[in-house]
Amino acid sequence: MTDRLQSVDRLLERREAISDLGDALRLLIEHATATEAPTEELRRAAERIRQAAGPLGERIRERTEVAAADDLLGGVRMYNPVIGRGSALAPPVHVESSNGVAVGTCTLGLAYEGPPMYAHGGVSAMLLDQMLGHAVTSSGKPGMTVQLDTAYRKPVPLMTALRLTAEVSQVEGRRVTAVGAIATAERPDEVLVTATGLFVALRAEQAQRLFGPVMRPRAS
Ligand SMILES: CCCCC/C=C\C/C=C\C/C=C\C/C=C\CCCC(=O)SCCNC(=O)CCNC(=O)[C@H](O)C(C)(C)COP(=O)(O)OP(=O)(O)OC[C@H]1O[C@@H](n2cnc3c(N)ncnc32)[C@H](O)[C@@H]1OP(=O)(O)O
Repeated sequence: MTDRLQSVDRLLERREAISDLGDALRLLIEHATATEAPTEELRRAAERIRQAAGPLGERIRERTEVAAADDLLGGVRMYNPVIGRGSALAPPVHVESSNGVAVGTCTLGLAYEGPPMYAHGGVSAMLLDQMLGHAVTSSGKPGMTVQLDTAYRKPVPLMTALRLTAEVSQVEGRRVTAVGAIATAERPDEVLVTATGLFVALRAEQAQRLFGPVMRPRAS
């Protein structure tokens, strides 16, 4: 096998391991949130979890370093808090996008609870910001969110398959507007939350100022 193929293999293997760890962490969070186990069990679990965390902390990256398994320009972000398979915070949302339109699916567990039985409003806003971002990026004009307006029409049920949608609605120079919605997979026409987001494409000097360290090629 060529070196390049071997390194692609290693990268894919690492992403798989990251996803596996993410799945384990999500299970842990969901159980830790839902548990009514005896208090002593909670204390034992805390100790075991601290032990498991130790070795992971032995080699860590700085804020200015991109994770080795990521591919920024290819849009692979393993630890993104919405879509990252490696992120314990991410449901994760699975997204497909092209030509300014994005469709996503996810199920929120009890860890995302705001009002009893329903999602926290900030979580809905986070999901929609991400969805709008995918729609905008897939339109060929990626940018950063400068404004996000959300309307909460009906509460978003937990432990229920959700369908997330977004599309670009307007492009004016560097400003791109996108609209999106959350519904359940079962009743996709019944809108629960809607959002409108304004995204601004960065000028070269803004990109350099904000992302300079991660735009430089990795020293190997
Ligand atoms: C380079 C590395 C990254 C590479 C990425 C590559 C691939 C990505 C792949 C996949 C990604 C897929 C999906 C993305 C997923 C999720 C997206 C999540 C998005 C976020 O979660 S992102 C975090 C939150 N986001 C911020 O952290 C932004 C903070 N912000 C700023 O850093 C500045 O705001 C900045 C630099 C953006 C602009 O700089 P600035 O503000 O100086 O504006 P500027 O002068 O450049 O003008 C611009 C025009 O926008 C108008 N404008 C500005 N703000 C406005 C507002 N609020 N309302 C109405 N209009 C506004 C102006 O009025 C002017 O309009 P006009 O041109 O008509 O005069």
